[in-house]
Amino acid sequence: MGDDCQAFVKWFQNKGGTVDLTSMELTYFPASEGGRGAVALKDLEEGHILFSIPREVTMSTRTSSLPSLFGMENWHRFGLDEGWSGLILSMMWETAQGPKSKWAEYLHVLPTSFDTPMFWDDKDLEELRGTSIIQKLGKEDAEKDYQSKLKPALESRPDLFPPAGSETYYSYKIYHVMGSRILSRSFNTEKWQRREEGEGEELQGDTSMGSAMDIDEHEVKGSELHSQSRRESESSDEEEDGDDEPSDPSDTAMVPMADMLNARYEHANASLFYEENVLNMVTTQPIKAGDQIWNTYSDLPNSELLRRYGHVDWLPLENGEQGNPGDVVEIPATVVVDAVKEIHTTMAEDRFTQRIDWWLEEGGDDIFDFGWEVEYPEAVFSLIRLLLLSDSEWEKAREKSKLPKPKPDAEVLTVLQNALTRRLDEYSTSIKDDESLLQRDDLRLNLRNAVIVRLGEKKILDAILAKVGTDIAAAYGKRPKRKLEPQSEAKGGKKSRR
Ligand SMILES: C[S@@+](CC[C@H](N)C(=O)[O-])C[C@H]1O[C@@H](n2cnc3c(N)ncnc32)[C@H](O)[C@@H]1O
Repeated sequence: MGDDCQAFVKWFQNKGGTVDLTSMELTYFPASEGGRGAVALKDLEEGHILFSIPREVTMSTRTSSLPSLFGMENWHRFGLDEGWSGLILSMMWETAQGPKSKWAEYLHVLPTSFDTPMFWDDKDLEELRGTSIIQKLGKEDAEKDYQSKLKPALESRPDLFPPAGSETYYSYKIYHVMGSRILSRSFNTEKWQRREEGEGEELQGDTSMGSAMDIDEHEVKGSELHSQSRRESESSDEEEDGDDEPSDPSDTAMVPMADMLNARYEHANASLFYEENVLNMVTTQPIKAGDQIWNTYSDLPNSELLRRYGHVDWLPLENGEQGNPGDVVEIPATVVVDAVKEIHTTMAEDRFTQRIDWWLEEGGDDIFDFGWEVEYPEAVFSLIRLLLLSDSEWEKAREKSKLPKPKPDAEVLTVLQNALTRRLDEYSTSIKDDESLLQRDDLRLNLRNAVIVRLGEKKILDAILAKVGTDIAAAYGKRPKRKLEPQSEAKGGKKSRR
């Protein structure tokens, strides 16, 4: 354990945290395994409590004294109770307090630089062309937030935020550092309330929690906390991710020690659970001495891992290749509409607007995810069929408030094929280009990560396109009289796999 880590562990214990140092320690793994993380020092059973964090040691707008010093009325007036700006300002202010801050030693071990695309230059960002990362970066929202909320709040209280420290503690650059710390390390503690009798399923702890608590002979009151990647508190993130309900921003908390654990796809062997006043990191399966203790970031696709955490998973896949088994390619509904327009050039524009509006009103998806399992998301077929309905069929569907059944006939599949091809065309390199780039020993980290993200997506698209090709041939085979039928394929058409 390095000196920094030692000081941090000591601080953690002084603040009332407990850590089983006979079972685990903080150490340094190779960068590909997450860098700093936690290692098991002996064989551990499932259900072992590795460390416990008192609620007051977590850092949030609930536990920092800044909001009350600033005054709750003003806190609301400056919009600091929305999104992450309040927590960012609290973290800035706590840092400016130096050793006087309750979290000084914790803040000291937090990263100050990140490999996330938010910090990439335009040349590196160009390498992400085709992926959905660029639209999700939220650079403009961040700038707006800083200018419209943080700056006026800072200027309103020179007693709390002395202008002499503005560059060191309160600059736009520091705003990004704090935002990125939250993005990659915070937990959503929204369910971190005492569980009342009769509360719904939602708050049930999972079976591993039960066993953890049984072992410690505590009354089971625990529930698994959302992992870092399940945070839902940042307004811009919510909008991007389409998360259903905005949660209370003060639920977003930095959780010292818990945020020292790395993650890898389906490797989680420990999880954070809560009791009334403490959060416990509990092993969820046996861990061998010397193995890394992994938390979960929800097994995200590489595009999201890179955007939020600055790394990618590069693991053996079931099909013998390498990548992230959780990868997905997003096909926006707009690409599907463009595909229909290209094939049916005579269709009037307003037909699309009306039908898409209705589709969304009825709760239809605006993005369709395709993954390595190479399955069609059925809703995409409903949407395509809706766009292809004749005017009278459309009127009937609307009257009955009934979306078309997701039936993939040849015409529907042909539209999907066009949409997937359009999506594939958005990348500026081919699969072959990317594969040969990855052979290079001198590939910079950002470029390597960008190549891995786009390669995974393109391979999924390629696999889906192969399936669509087969299914179109089979569909034409079944219905030889359709207008779009190529005779040769119709004769030799294979049976649909669906
Ligand atoms: C919650 S922190 C984990 C602790 C972190 N390694 C540290 O030193 O503080 C999340 C960050 O750890 C790194 N990380 C976690 N899992 C990783 C992995 N499988 N590969 C590479 N980096 C990883 C990423 O930089 C990520 O943003």
